[in-house]
Amino acid sequence: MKKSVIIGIAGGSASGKSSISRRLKERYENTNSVVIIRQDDYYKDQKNKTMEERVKTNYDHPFAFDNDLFVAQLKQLMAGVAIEKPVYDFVVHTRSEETEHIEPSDVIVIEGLFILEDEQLRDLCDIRIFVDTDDDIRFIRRLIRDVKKRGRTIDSVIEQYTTTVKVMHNTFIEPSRKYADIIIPEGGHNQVAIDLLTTKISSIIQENML
Ligand SMILES: Nc1ncnc2c1ncn2[C@@H]1O[C@H](COP(=O)(O)OP(=O)(O)O)[C@@H](O)[C@H]1O
Ligand SMILES: O=c1ccn([C@@H]2O[C@H](COP(=O)(O)O)[C@@H](O)[C@H]2O)c(=O)[nH]1
Repeated sequence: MKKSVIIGIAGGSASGKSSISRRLKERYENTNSVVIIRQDDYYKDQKNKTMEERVKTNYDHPFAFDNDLFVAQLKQLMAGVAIEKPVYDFVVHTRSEETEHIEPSDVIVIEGLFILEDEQLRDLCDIRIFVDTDDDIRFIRRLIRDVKKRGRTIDSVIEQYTTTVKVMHNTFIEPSRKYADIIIPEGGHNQVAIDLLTTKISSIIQENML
């Protein structure tokens, strides 16, 4: 295998980063050519904190992540070495006991809030994407998702959004949009964007086979 190509997908919470990444991966389901790595899995471990303390953490500040581990593991994959990726559990706000074994692949899609904000991560990306979805749409999507899938109450989602998520988004995430090569409006169901990216990924895989 030649050099892995890294596609970085950034954007605000609930903008549609994970949905786009999933749709890309689906096209290559039965191959080992494309792997997705979520920055969310590199949230710092909080096992030593109580649940009460964990709820108070600002999860929308860059310091909430162990980006050194993220970068180190990406470099390992690029050097052709498999990794044991941490797995984050949103319901209990900490790393789970399990890890996920990831093999090197032609295309590594990395997705997360700070992929373009963090200089080290940004520099590792060959293609930089920002998913641009209006704040009100993101809030509605997050409310539904966090209640259904992340064990939250409506009140807690509103409280977290108004105290940290919104201001951190405006401070760190929105400004990182300027580093993008491509901006995808509306997130997960943008079929044209998904088709264009799929064409690009297929050509990378074919080149690697030559
Ligand atoms: N274009 C879209 N239209 C409607 N719902 C969407 C769209 N894109 C994503 N969603 C939904 O919004 C929620 C957040 O999307 P997700 O991909 O998890 O965002 P992110 O990874 O950026 O936080 C999910 O429940 C997803 O199904
Ligand atoms: O323990 C945690 C960790 C993160 N969050 C929130 O999740 C989002 C990031 O996930 P997206 O899939 O990009 O929305 C972030 O905005 C944090 O506020 C959390 O609530 N608890």
